[in-house]
Amino acid sequence: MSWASNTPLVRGFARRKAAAQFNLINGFIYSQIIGVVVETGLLEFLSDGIHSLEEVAGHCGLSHHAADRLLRAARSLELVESPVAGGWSLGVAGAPLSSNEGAKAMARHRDMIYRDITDLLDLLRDDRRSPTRLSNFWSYAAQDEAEPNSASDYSALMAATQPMVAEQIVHRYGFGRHSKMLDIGGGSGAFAAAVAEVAPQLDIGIFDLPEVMPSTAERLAALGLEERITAHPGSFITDALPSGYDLITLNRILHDHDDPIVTALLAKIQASLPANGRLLIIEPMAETRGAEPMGDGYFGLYLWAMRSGRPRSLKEYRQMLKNAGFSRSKEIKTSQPLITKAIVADK
Ligand SMILES: C[S@@+](CC[C@H](N)C(=O)[O-])C[C@H]1O[C@@H](n2cnc3c(N)ncnc32)[C@H](O)[C@@H]1O
Repeated sequence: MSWASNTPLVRGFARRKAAAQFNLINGFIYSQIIGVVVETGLLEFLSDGIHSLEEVAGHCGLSHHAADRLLRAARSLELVESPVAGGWSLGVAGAPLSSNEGAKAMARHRDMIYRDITDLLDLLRDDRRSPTRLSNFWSYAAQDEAEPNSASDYSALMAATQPMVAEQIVHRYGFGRHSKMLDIGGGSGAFAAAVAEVAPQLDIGIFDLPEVMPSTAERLAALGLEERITAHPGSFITDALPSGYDLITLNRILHDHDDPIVTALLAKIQASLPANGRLLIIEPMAETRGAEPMGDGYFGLYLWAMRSGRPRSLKEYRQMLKNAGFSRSKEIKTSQPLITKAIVADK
């Protein structure tokens, strides 16, 4: 270390490396700061201009002393700034976050994984045997909860975060080349609605669990799409898939499930597609260059805590598609592979 800090050419590099490492070590505190800033609605509060410490304290329900501590912490992450003495406004990192509903939903949701991994070693030693907050939240995951969570909670989280995934793919794949698309595990229809907008001729169906259907009906009605999009209740594990769809999409579905379920689902889809049919897989994947921690770090531990599924690499999926009988597959490049990658496979 002393050699590096005394050599001008490598000094800057060594400093950046050290700072990145300390940021990782302390990251759990930073995510809590972001979480509180989001939970208190501070970003929205500051979005109309400069506010005093008293106003921020009143908005957040904190003492002046505590609000001052929170603001200084948030300033260190550039979430807020103090352009004039005693006045606070949005910072360069806070401004885009204030209008990013998907990122804010993830910041709120962090609380659940945060609690589940408080003792990560214990969670690993448990080997996915005991119920967790996440396996209760995702009621289809482990299916051994005494009182599983209502599907409408996870459907709301999915609807809030789906737009940032959909925008990665709706203009990158030619949905208009198909006549009927079935979105398996389509939830309340956020992805189906985004595709409906870019491919007005496409007939669209959503296949999801019966308990999700009230959320689906509500959202489709709110968007005026209840005539355009057909909802099919069912389980892809136990039921047959609706036929006649020449494009099937799996958006953030496969990583939630263990290999036997994924292998069976891919084979079922392959059998149900017509001769010119295609499958489009859309999800964040492991071993994505530049986003490795998001794959095996974030999703690896998230899905471990959820007690179902694992992140897979593009290469693994292509091999699984081949094993399921798909004739060929290729990657569709997205602009933010960290958010999602995509693979299309021909029957
Ligand atoms: C992680 S969410 C993704 C939702 C949506 N595709 C998105 O990306 O916003 C997984 C979805 O798969 C559905 N799902 C889970 N198990 C299923 C099953 N056995 N049959 C049908 N759908 C299922 C869930 O109800 C949920 O809507």
